[in-house]
Amino acid sequence: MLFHVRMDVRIPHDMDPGVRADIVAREKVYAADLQRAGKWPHLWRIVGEYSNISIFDVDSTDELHALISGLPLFSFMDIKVTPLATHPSDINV
Ligand SMILES: O=C(O)C[C@H]1C=CC(=O)O1
Repeated sequence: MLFHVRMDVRIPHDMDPGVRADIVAREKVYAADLQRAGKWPHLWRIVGEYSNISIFDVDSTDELHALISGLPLFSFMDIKVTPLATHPSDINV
């Protein structure tokens, strides 16, 4: 099951720089692990924003929720999930 996920990062400006660096470093490792596992096949930066557009490939909505809520930055992001279905005009399907 494919999901389009938009994440807008909203880290408080007054967060301790060391704490921020630690969370961002852990986020990077977490994201890399999920990409290697094939669960997060696309990760794109939105130009000019501290936001990303991602595609997740998971077995269930429960799995997606578990993966997203496990993000170290989860508490500091606004996240919008859009489920994707096959388009009838897609010649690749
Ligand atoms: O920077 C972001 O877009 C937020 C998040 C997503 C992957 C990652 O490493 O950080």
